[in-house]
Amino acid sequence: MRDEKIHFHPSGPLIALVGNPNCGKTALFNRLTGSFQKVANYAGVTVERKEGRLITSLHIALRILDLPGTYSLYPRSLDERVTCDVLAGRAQGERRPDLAVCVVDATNLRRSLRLVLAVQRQGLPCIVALNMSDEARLRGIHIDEQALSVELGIPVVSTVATAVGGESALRKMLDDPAILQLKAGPAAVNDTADPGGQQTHTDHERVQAILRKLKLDHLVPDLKTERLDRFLLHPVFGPVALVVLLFMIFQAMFSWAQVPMDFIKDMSDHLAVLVADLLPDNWMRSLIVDGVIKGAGSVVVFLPQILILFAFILILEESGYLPRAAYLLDRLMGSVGLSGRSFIPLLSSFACAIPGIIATRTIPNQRDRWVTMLIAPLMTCSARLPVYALLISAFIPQTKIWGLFELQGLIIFILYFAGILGAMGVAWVLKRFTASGRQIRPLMMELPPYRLPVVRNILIGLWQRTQLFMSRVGGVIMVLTLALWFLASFPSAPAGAAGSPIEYSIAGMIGHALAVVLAPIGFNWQIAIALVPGLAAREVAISSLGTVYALSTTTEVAQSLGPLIAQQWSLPTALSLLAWYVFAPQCLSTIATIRRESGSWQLPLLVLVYLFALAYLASFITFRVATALL
Ligand SMILES: Nc1nc2c(ncn2[C@@H]2O[C@H](COP(=O)(O)OP(=O)(O)OP(=O)(O)O)[C@@H](O)[C@H]2O)c(=O)[nH]1
Ligand SMILES: [Mg+2]
Repeated sequence: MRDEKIHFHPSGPLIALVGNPNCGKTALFNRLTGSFQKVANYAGVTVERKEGRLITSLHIALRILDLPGTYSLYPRSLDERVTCDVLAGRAQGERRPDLAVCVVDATNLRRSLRLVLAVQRQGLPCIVALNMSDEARLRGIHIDEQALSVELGIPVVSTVATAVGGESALRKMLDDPAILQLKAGPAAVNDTADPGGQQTHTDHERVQAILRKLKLDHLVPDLKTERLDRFLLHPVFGPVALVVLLFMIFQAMFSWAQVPMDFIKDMSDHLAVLVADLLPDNWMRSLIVDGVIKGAGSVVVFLPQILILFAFILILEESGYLPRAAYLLDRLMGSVGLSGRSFIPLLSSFACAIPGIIATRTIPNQRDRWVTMLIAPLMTCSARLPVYALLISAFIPQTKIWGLFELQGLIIFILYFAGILGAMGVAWVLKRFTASGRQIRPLMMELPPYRLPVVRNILIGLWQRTQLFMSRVGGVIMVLTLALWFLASFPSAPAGAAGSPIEYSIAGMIGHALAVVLAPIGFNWQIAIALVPGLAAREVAISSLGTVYALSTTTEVAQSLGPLIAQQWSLPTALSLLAWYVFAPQCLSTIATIRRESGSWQLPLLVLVYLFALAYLASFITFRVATALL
């Protein structure tokens, strides 16, 4: 997945949204600027600064900056440093903000106000947006805005970033040009050199005094969340619930997706027949039918499964369950030398390793961050799904076990599990090699309240996924598939040649050469051809197989890829290819991202080498064992 571009508007007053993690800065940013940045119910979603524009009623263009959340101005991780640098005017290519909007979680004033005091000491003009005021009201927390404003000496407004118009009070305040003339308090000298010292103590005292004045110094428990956690974080029921939940997701991916998948397949088959009838029988027809329609169709068919997986991931993200899963798995992760901090980056990697690798910026410990980057590509990203689904539906019968579980869903669960197990194994080996890996680092992670997912956010998330997927199909997948079609079609077979023409083409020759190396793991030359473009993006292997088989079969009848490979491959070959896909580094963008995030070539090269070695080994064992047993 590509990272969203930063829109850059060079002129206009600069306003920064600052606050603790998960207080609703991005939700507020999206409302103010009409953007669609990622919002989710856990700390550490935003890891980079993002810019948007707000036009006031007087037609002044304000530049709004969304920043990563931070607990203090003493940064401990890379994402927190981004925020601290922006506030201090040290960020590269960015001037100091003209105004800081301190976004405050109204249900947790005690912690939020400490950051407000620290921002004020930076010598920046500030205002406070009391966000989540709806939740505060529901929990019986009544905050007197006026009194808080007097205590802090800066303007205070209430907002509800999740409600339409919930940002209007803040918008109105920003509409007033006078807000940009606000005077800042005096900047403290050398404030950032005082982690945990005298200043922190003074701030704590001051926050206590303010809360006492506002009659908010008693803790208001979140009963609903506590009740749910008693079950979901229970030492026995908790892990059981987690496994059941994950298992159900994979079951749903297979049973719900069938109808829309059949529909897409029918449509693309019809289109292929229609276009084939319309065009004269020449290379152009082959390019359009075999290259474009069959190539793209064979990948698009997996969109429903990808969307079902994402719907579940988005719901889990919005509900606040994810950090709980991290908590449940913390002990397990500790046993392989990782902290629960690595959980969310690794979990994001199930969508795509790239945002997962970027999310490692929230991990303060450098060693843990590198290990997480090393193993992130082993998490089964959504691009593997088409490959898994194709092979599984071709080779695994659609039966139920004990009349309950779909066998196909069970196999995909096992494949995901194999990736996780591989990652844990690698982390465990790395723990042996590094002394700091053997230290126990306690998990300090906030558990947010449970929230009902906002349907609109889920729909936007799914729409963005669809766009991304289709642009991949139309972009990199199409280009590589067409390139493969050319390589697989030329030079054409000599007159009177036996065998299919593709065997005489450049791709055929490359495939035959590679097949020598790949024969011990059960791959034939057709698979060898498809793996090469599949190195750039995994799904391309599917469209490439589609093209290769469309060009190598002599039958006129359009046959879909699944039944075709079921006829031509043995079951051990299919299983070996599945094992290959669990481990092999089949994505150039991931390698490029590891290079960028680690700042060196060492880590990406290590990833390439160890993943290839692991994939070859896994496929070899799978193929040999399956051949012996089946
Ligand atoms: N009820 C309620 N929920 C809110 C409000 N504002 C945000 N949320 C929810 O709070 C969660 C966090 O929102 P984000 O906008 O991602 O928070 P953030 O401050 O950007 O978080 P980081 O990027 O991790 O620092 C999401 O689940 C939002 O839907 C609000 O005013 N009321
Ligand atoms: Mg955010």
